[in-house]
Amino acid sequence: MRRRLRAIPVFKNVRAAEFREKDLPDNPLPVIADWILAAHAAGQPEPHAMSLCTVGPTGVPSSRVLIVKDIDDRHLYFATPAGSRKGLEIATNPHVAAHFHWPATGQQIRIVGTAAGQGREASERDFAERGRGSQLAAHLHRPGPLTDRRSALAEFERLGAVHPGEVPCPPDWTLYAISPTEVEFWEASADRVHHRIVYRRDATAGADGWAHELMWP
Ligand SMILES: Cc1cc2nc3c(=O)[nH]c(=O)nc-3n(C[C@H](O)[C@H](O)[C@H](O)COP(=O)(O)O)c2cc1C
Repeated sequence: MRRRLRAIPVFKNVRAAEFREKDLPDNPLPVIADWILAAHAAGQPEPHAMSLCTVGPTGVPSSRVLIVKDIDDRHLYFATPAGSRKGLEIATNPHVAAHFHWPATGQQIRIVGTAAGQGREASERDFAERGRGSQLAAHLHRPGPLTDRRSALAEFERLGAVHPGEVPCPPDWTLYAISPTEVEFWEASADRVHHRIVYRRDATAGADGWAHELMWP
C-alpha cells in the first residue's frame, strides 16, 4: 500500500499564474468566494464543499463535509440540523475550523473562527431554497442509530406523500454563519516553494479589520 500511495501524483494542476500577494485585498472573505469560483471554472467538482471541524465537550474534534450556501464580507454560511452532532457541539463550543481543497487549481484555504445559528427566519429562507429531495431528507435526521436502511427509505416515501406540495422546514433546521478570525490561503507552486498567506483579525483596525502576512511555505 505504501508504494501505491506514494506513486499517486500530487500538484498535477499547479498553475503557471503568479500568486500576487500584493494584489490581495484587506478583507479575505471575497477572496474565498473568488477561489471557489475559480475552482469551479477549472472543473473542480463541488468546489463549495468545505470540511468543518467542531469540538465535543471532552475536547475531541470531529469533522465532516458541508456545502457553503453563501459568503458575504463577514461570514460563510452553511445549514444543518441543530440537533446533529456538529450542531450540538457548536452549541457548547462555538469554535470551529474549516477547510477547502481544490486539486483542480492546486489551492487550499484554512479557516478558524466561531459559528452561530442565524435564527428561524434565515433558516427557513435557506430551507425554502433547497431542492425537494434535500428538503425531505432534512426530515430524516434523528438522534441515534438506524436499525434498517429500508425504514429510512419508507420514511422518505411517507414524507413525500404527506407533503405533496411545500415541505415544511423542520424545527431544528438551522442556517449557521462562521465568523472567521483567521484565514490562510495556500497555493501550490511548480518550484515547490508554495505560496502561503495568513490573514488574522486585527483588533487595532476596528471590528472589520484584518492584517495579513506572507508565511514560509
Ligand atoms: C459533498 C457533501 C456535502 C454535504 N453537505 C451537507 C450539508 O450542506 N449539510 C449537512 O447537514 N450535511 C451535509 N453533508 C453530510 C455531512 O458531511 C455529515 O455527514 C452530516 O451532516 C452529519 O454530520 P454530524 O453527525 O457530524 O453532525 C454533506 C456531505 C458531503 C460529502
